[in-house]
Amino acid sequence: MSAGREVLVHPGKDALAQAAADRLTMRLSDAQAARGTASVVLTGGRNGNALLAALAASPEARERIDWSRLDVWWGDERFLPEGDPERNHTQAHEALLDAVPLDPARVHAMPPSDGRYAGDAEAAAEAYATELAAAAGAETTARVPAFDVLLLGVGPDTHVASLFPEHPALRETERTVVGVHGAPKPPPVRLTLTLPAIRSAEEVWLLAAGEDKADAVALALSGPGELQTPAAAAYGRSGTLWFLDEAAASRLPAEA
Ligand SMILES: O=C(O)[C@H](O)[C@@H](O)[C@H](O)[C@H](O)COP(=O)(O)O
Repeated sequence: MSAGREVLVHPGKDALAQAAADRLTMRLSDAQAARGTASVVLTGGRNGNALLAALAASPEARERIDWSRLDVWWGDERFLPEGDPERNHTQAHEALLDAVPLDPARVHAMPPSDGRYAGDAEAAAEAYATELAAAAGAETTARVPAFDVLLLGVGPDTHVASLFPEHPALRETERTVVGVHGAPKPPPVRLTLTLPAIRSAEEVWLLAAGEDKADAVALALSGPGELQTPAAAAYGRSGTLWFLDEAAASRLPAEA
């Protein structure tokens, strides 16, 4: 189930981040030229942050993207206090968001674990689902806005966002955002978009670099069961792009 799947292999993780940043610059500026606005869903993790840092360092990205008309969402969040250095939100701000002239009203952070939803991941997830539905607009039955590009780092166990193999969040068919408990990657409590929300994106881009991802990538691209292999269950409406480095691509099946 992968409409328009492309697998793009780059020499190393820096080249991967640069190529993804260049393509994202084009994709977002084209969307803005066509519609006036664009939207991107960010991921946590090293490769997602490296992509953001590459965008921050790119004169072309700085110039071509109209940052004030870009909607920024998150695919998942580590349920930690506001400003915690391990929050995906904090890391994205450090890598890029503080350096570009975004409209704060268009930057949609997932709630932190303190403040309004103190310790209640379910309430926080519901609040984010409500924010997504509001952005989708009253004139549509869609429960999330039209994401142009949704980014996902791929974990060594094939997790994407905070959807871990065999976890109940993977079976969710109704809600667009859920709380996750007992995640194998710290911290144990997280918030995540569900598969229906991820699959509503126009394009899903998966990022994986390093030898420790080679088995996960090979498995995900060889048609496995989706409950065991979340990365294989993440695809976009019109395109699914895998950005790999040579090490992560080293065990790919010949036909991938
Ligand atoms: O909050 C997180 O940790 C993530 O969103 C997670 O899904 C991440 O993207 C992958 O674990 C890949 O992370 P790396 O790129 O660091 O390997």
